[in-house]
Amino acid sequence: MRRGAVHLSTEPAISFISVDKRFGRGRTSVLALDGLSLSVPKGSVYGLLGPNGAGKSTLLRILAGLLTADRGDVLIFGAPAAPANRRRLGMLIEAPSFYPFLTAREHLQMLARFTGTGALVEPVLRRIGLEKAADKAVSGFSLGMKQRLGIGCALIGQPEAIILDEPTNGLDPDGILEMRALIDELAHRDGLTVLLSSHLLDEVQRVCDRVAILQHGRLVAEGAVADLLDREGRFFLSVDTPDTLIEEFGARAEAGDGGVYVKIDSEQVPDLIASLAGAGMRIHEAKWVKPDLETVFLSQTREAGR
Ligand SMILES: Nc1ncnc2c1ncn2[C@@H]1O[C@H](COP(=O)(O)OP(=O)(O)OP(=O)(O)O)[C@@H](O)[C@H]1O
Repeated sequence: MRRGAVHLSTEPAISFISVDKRFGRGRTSVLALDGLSLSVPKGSVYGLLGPNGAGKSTLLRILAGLLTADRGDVLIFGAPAAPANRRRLGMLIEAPSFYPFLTAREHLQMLARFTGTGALVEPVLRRIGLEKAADKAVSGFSLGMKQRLGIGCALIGQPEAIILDEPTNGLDPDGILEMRALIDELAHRDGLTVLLSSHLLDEVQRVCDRVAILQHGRLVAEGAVADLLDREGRFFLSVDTPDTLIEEFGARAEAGDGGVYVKIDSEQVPDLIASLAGAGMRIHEAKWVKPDLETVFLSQTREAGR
């Protein structure tokens, strides 16, 4: 999966505009969302990140119509969120509950009767990788299989976007891999928009095209995963005289791994190399080092918390 290769639409599938949500009243009340605005581009896999209590579930529950915002707007494919256009969304917001003695196929057939989409049962079983287990009772399913069946139930309604709250929570490594592949295919092969929340930063880095980092109900960082990583990137130099670099860059330089890490914009790299070489500095190694999403997350949430 090459995240950078994905071409994203700039048209939003889902937009939140200045959304506020407070729980309770008076001094003990909690402002769960504080003027939150963000847009999820069509066809993207968009990740909501944030520490516990940041407001991720509240945002998804408002989108699903399970909670009402105090203020602000939620748009679904450009129209105000309402039952009619919420049907364009498939949701897996709380752990799905199934009838233990019914099979995967029977669950999908039951839902297809309501939505008039019986022809979709077999393709959906294939899409979620449950065709072989289709006639087994759900009581014998692993958590990963149940999660995939939950997504299958959402797909039976032919949604254009899928909303997933912590889709890999509690899954074993195989289950995580399967879920990652399914999410990637839904977005990048079938053209659905996927909005998900997760605690697993490594997972989000692998599966999402864009992310929003929330803290205390506010947006602290947002952007394409590749851009966010680039913004926090550092330039590593191994030179004969590291002290000269540390002196020149002060707080922006840090010794480590037998060289010096310098915090500069990636566009400044060619000029820096030219000026160091021009000053006669002997450079043994020079490379742009991207952080992982966890480093970006910690630096952004710490900065916002100050
Ligand atoms: N029904 C509720 N009643 C009162 N407070 C609530 C309710 N739901 C959420 N909150 C509070 O709102 C804030 C945001 O909670 P929310 O569940 O949206 O965060 P989250 O980012 O999803 O966290 P987590 O990752 O722990 O699920 C928290 O302080 C939480 O305690």
